[in-house]
Amino acid sequence: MPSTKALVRPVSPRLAEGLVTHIERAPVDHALAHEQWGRYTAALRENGWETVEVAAADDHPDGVFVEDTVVVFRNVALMARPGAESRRGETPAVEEALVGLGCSVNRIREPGTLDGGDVLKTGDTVYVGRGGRTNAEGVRQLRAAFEQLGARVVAVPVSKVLHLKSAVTALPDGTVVGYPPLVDEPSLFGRFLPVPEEAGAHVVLLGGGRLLMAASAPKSAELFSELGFEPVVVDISEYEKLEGCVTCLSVRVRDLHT
Ligand SMILES: NC(=O)NCCC[C@H](N)C(=O)O
Repeated sequence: MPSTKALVRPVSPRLAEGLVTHIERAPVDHALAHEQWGRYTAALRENGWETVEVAAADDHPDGVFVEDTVVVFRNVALMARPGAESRRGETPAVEEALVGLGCSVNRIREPGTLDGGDVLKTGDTVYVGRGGRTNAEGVRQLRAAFEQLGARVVAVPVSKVLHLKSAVTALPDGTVVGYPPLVDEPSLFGRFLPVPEEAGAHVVLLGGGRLLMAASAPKSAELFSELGFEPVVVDISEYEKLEGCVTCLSVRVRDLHT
């Protein structure tokens, strides 16, 4: 049976110190952040995912953004080498959790850098963003790791936002969705659907037509409903203050067969 496990990582007491790059720092309400994480993980479970908690990383303010630490393709976990040095210590516990789930491990090595948030998979296509956190050597290493597994790796420039997946994600039918002012080169994606809000570009595929989305994108949710999808909405305001989005709070492991 295909696995439907989702790695998540508890919120660090130092969350408010998380990195901000493209936006102004705003005060984070820790209690609310905690509550929102609880609702986010509950939404995953209510939609058929078994959440697996990675050991807490209290000294890593950004540890909750677990997506950035790894890219899983088929049964291979390619451990990231985060572009921000302060985040590099987040990876070992994630690796341990993925080995526990039966993944084989590969790694991005120095001088490569790569954040999981820069990698968008849809079918066998793997888009990788070359931007502030992922360098050309990281792209090259990802290509070498995944092309041999049958992936078609497409590199795209990212200059306006933190990560590729801050700019675009993909619907279940493979259509790439993005908020045009933040997308460098929409023509690189086969089918591109513009959405009216920044957070409308962020969807997590829950299964069937269900899309996990942030409450800050009501018009995009309506657009997706009109197209026959089913938005499942969670408020992640405290994570958005740290440039996080719905994708970054979990790693969905879909392709493992157990
Ligand atoms: N994949 C993601 O969108 N990750 C968000 C990471 C936010 C964190 N404050 C960072 O700057 O690394």
